[in-house]
Amino acid sequence: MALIEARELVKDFHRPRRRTGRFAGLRTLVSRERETVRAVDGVSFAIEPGELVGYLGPNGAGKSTTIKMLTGILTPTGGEVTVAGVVPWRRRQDNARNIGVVFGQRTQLWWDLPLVESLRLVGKLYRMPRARYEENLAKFAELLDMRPFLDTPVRQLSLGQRMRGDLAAAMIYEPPVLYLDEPTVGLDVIAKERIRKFVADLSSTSGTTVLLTTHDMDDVEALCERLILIDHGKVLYDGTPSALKDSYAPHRELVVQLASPCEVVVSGAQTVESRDGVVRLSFNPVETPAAALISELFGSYPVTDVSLQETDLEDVIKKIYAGRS
Ligand SMILES: Nc1ncnc2c1ncn2[C@@H]1O[C@H](COP(=O)(O)OP(=O)(O)OP(=O)(O)O)[C@@H](O)[C@H]1O
Repeated sequence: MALIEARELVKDFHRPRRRTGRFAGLRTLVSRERETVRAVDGVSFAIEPGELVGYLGPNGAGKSTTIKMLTGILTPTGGEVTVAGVVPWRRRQDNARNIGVVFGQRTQLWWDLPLVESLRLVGKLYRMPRARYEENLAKFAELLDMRPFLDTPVRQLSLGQRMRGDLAAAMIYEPPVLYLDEPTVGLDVIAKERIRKFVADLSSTSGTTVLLTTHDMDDVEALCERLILIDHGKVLYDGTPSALKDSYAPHRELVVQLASPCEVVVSGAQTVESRDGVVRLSFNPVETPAAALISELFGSYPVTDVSLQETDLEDVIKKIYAGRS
């Protein structure tokens, strides 16, 4: 059995029907009419131990709702979920031992306590043996460079410091599964890099299974070997980033620098742009191998340089969302 399994998962929310026109806000507030929003609509996936999976989708796609069902905070309307063999909302305490959770938008630490006290409370809550707790605290303090602010109250930490504290709190009791919901939102470039490195190390050294939701494609490029894309509560894609690029954007671009401007015509490639001796060619590498194209160019034109453009994952994903909205 996979470590995390969702089968035909559904979640409906009921909320007051929104009114329009004069006093719309007030009329919505007092209205007894309800409408149903299907936030998650038949989602299925199976995640094996040690996988690092990006769970992506536009705003309102149903990502956080799925994560909340995996953590046991929400009960599904339909379908099934097991995490390490446990049905999360039926056995919330057992499930909590198996998972670490970090929500980028809010902290799970005690606001008024020094960070180290918050971590100690987490250790106690999970009944960690003292020696093991001390060992892990020392390891995380080192890896996340937390020593300078371990004694600072959480409310005085910067966002980047707090996120590191949150990650330590989520992992100090060594759960096999980590859910990360927008872990780098609002952080500067250095802080983002530090979080990504920590997550990558955790995955490679401890074999932690990670499910990551993010709108930051650099997080995805740096970390995810598998992507699950959802929109309107349904899975659109489940596979590797490179297979996603190949199926949704099969064409690659070659940028050719010429010694003097001229028209370039080669078989198996179309000119996208030609300006000041720089020509951008589009081609399908399955039909026309890049090596054949480059050798024909060098044989026929005064080429001084060529470079192959990587397909941008963000562009591919934008295209997929745009095609559905
Ligand atoms: N408690 C709730 N009550 C009513 N509707 C809700 C509730 N929580 C979420 N929704 C609705 O469910 C849908 C999915 O929301 P969800 O927060 O899961 O999306 P998301 O993919 O995490 O979005 P984002 O990227 O903006 O965080 C949205 O239409 C949202 O308005």
